[in-house]
Amino acid sequence: MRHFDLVIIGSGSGNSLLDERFDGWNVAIVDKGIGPNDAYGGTCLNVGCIPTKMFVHTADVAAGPAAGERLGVDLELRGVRWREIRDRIFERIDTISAGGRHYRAEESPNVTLFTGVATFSGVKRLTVETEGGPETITADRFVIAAGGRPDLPDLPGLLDVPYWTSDTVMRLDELPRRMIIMGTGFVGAEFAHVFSSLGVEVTLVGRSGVALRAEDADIAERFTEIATRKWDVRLNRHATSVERDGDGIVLHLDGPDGAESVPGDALLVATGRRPNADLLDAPAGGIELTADGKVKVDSTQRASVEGVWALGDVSSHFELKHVANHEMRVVQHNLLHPDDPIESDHRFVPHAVFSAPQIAAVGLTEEQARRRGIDHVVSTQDYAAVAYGWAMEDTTGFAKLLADPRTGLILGAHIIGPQAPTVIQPLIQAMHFGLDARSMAKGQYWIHPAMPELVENALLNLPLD
Ligand SMILES: Cc1cc2nc3c(=O)[nH]c(=O)nc-3n(C[C@H](O)[C@H](O)[C@H](O)COP(=O)(O)OP(=O)(O)OC[C@H]3O[C@@H](n4cnc5c(N)ncnc54)[C@H](O)[C@@H]3O)c2cc1C
Ligand SMILES: NC(=O)c1ccc[n+]([C@@H]2O[C@H](COP(=O)([O-])OP(=O)(O)OC[C@H]3O[C@@H](n4cnc5c(N)ncnc54)[C@H](O)[C@@H]3O)[C@@H](O)[C@H]2O)c1
Repeated sequence: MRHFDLVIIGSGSGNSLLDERFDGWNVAIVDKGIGPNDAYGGTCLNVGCIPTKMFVHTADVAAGPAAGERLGVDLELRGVRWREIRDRIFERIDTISAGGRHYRAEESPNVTLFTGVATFSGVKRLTVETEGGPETITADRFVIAAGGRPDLPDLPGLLDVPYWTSDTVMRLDELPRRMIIMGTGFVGAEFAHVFSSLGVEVTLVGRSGVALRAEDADIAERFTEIATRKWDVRLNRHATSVERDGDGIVLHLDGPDGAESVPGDALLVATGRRPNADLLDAPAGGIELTADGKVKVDSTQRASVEGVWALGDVSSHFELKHVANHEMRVVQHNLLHPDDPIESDHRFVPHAVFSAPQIAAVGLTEEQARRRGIDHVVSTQDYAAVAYGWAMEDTTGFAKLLADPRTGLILGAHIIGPQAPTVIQPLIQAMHFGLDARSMAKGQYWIHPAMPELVENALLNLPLD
């Protein structure tokens, strides 16, 4: 049984933890691989943020004719070379992933890479099912960075039909004519944009009355209106079963008008993710879980067993790469400076949905502020009323801000429209550094006529003294 100074489970954000300060440590990284090719490097690189955004950008370009039309520019989408798109994206990603694995396996003298599913077989004791058989290892310290995986709904017939998840759908051999997407969250909204822009007829199925229901209600409602114009959006639906129909499938739904059936050529299941703590059998390692099955950590990312830390999707409320990276840096510090631990900062976690339109948000929604009894004022600003919004002929985008009426500090920011994930960044900065709305609006130049004038005007619209 080999003993290490540190064992890291997971090659996503966990892989980034090791820098030159750990050169003197005897470290093991354990990873089972991810996606259809058991790739190294975790979700974001292989089946998450990075490939999806490469497809999203391609989809944005393919959506050019619709954008051109309202500007008086007639464009035509002559074709989509799906396999070339797919191979361009994955040749790049697979090369990076293989390079990462090679670096850890061959070029990191103090690191031993174990490939296989790891399961706790005791406190600070792990058994890895490697190709050569089970190997049991122990360590003084463990970092659990095992992420999560797509969660499948309990839908009769699902396991008897071909279905796709975010782990597999980007490697389709052919674009289907019709795709049914179950789930109207991040993954559903982004893939609906990708596939519909590339010519697939998309049906989006959701349980509640709006898509992206976790967003501020005004944003979710606007997104739903726009989505309904482009896709066959079926909300307030409960999926009752799915079955094969020739080469395709039929999804049976129950909705406000009773039972209905949706035919499709491919089914993408995008109904959320579950943490991988169960694969690890974390309780066998004495590690406490939360009610939703995540590894329970304190504000310094420490798990319930001394010397065990966790970060990212396996333990975090936020399933976002920038949060996993932040928590990784906190764990890194706390491993190196156990007597001077630091805490994760989860006060102002932003997110973006790279659909069409794009959405970005940080802080409180109006509903949260109301529910929590937090005194607030609200302002909105349409893209259509700022110069760059005119240039784009945008008619649907807007920014919505919430601020504290006494201090002018920003409590929440929500943007739907072109470049939203970029345009929101100064608001994230203001919240982090305690800049009030008036000082922010009036104390600096705003480049004219750039899109951030949307933010300037939204700030000026806040009813503050
Ligand atoms: C389709 C999609 C798009 C996304 N887009 C974005 C985005 O645009 N922006 C954003 O911020 N976030 C995005 N995310 C979320 C982001 O990818 C995750 O938050 C992030 O990758 C989590 O990193 P992690 O290090 O916690 O886990 P992961 O990167 O998932 O790493 C965990 C690793 O542990 C391995 N593992 C798990 N269990 C075991 C075991 N028992 N034994 C051995 N190895 C194991 C896994 O195989 C995996 O390699 C997206 C996610 C998806 C699914
Ligand atoms: N741009 C980004 O940052 C990005 C992109 C993709 C994913 N992610 C991360 O990955 C996580 C997972 O994304 P996701 O879209 O899978 O999850 P999600 O939680 O965002 O959305 C899942 C949706 O599926 C619905 N649902 C659940 N069961 C269902 C059922 N049986 N039938 C119909 N609908 C059902 C849920 O109500 C929810 O609306 C996100 O929460 C996010 O943190 C981030």
